Amino acid sequence: MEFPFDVDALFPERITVLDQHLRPPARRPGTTTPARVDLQQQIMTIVDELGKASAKAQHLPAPITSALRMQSNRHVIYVLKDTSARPAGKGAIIGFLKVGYKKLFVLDDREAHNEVEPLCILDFYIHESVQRHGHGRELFQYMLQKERVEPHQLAIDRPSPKLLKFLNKHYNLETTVPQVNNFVIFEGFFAHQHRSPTPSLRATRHSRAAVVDPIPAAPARKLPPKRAEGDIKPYSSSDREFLKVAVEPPWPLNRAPRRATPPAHPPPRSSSLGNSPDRGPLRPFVPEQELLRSLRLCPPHPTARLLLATDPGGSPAQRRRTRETPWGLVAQSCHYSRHGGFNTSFLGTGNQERKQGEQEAEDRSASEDQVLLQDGSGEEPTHTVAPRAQAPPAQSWMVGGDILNARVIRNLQERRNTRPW
Ligand SMILES: CC(=O)SCCNC(=O)CCNC(=O)[C@H](O)C(C)(C)COP(=O)(O)OP(=O)(O)OC[C@H]1O[C@@H](n2cnc3c(N)ncnc32)[C@H](O)[C@@H]1OP(=O)(O)O
Repeated sequence: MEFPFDVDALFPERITVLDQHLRPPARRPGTTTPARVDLQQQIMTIVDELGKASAKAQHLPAPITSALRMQSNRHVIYVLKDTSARPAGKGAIIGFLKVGYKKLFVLDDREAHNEVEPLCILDFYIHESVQRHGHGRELFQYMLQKERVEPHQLAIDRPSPKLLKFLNKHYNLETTVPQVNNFVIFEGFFAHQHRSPTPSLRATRHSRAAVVDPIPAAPARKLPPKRAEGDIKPYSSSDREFLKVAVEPPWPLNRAPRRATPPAHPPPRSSSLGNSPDRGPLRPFVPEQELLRSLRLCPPHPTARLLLATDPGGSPAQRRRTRETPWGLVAQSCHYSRHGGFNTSFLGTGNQERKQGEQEAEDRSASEDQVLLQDGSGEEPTHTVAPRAQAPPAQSWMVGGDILNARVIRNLQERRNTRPW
């Protein structure tokens, strides 16, 4: 993996260990030293690119390793560089291994829960062009020595099939102890703990684990030092956890919101606590405003009439409301026509009048449909059937349509429980 800057000079050793500070290692004597901030920027670029390549190799939707995530976690990265070839005189990176201590609840072979804090393998990648050349083993072996752990003491964060084969081949790790989280541990993970009699930091940790279950205790964390409690993430949280929810809700809930401007405050994200990536609020089945807009623009659909015909009285709530508010009924009966004026004869009447009004609206709508069909504009309509004496002029079809549409909307709202009262 090549970069536009001198990787060979940046990392003097074959394997470089980087912690959350991403500090550039001391350079060889005699090498020109660019500004420290530039060197750190180069390291961040390398970490980001390695994280992307690893995610791609593992078919992950997003990288689990990045400079930003490194800076916000107490993980350690082992970076392996290529010392043989020096493409364009700048060196190359072969791969990396990321590890970190994590508090976990793990099950032992008796299915008892154990609180442990083992060293975890979090991410591991060797460039495709040089896989199966022994580089992975070289890096892994170096890490084991540096961290002073045995392979069976490790917990592996959702290992890939390649990594499982790798561990089996090089470290004879085969039989796993079944877990309910994403971490894999192997036989021997707990057995080792009985051999820890000295009152060291390790022994102290073991005794804490033994409170939960007296028999096993996990490999203890030696480095880095203990964090403040508030800094500790929830038990058994995997670094890959946040990737799980990067799926869309099913149709039609996945309809993208039509937003003219981005929200002022996007929802906060967290790094690896298993919460969702950015996802807009779930949309209702059909956006209310969209429905209203489209209904206002159209004459009533035959289905709407059918709906009305099958539901003449509306819901009990609506019937009650209609009785209590005769003006609403009057308004419906008079169709709020700009042309027809206000017909007080409907005041205080009941369902019968309302039905009559609806019938009139339907008749009018039908006749006006004909008018519209004929002249196509509806501006100055010419009636082909004789209008009734009380019928309003043709332009009121839209108003009649609104009333019918309003009833359709009301029915929809009642069925969906979204009626605002
Ligand atoms: C917690 C995690 O990080 S899970 C993610 C692990 N990373 C990946 O899966 C990314 C893609 N894979 C890789 O980057 C590498 O293959 C690694 C890191 C798994 C191993 O690094 P390598 O340099 O290839 O390993 P190395 O050469 O030391 O050992 C080779 C052994 O690894 C295993 N292995 C490596 N590549 C493969 C492969 N494509 N298919 C099957 N086994 C493989 C085999 O056991 C292989 O031995 P073999 O060739 O005799 O069959």
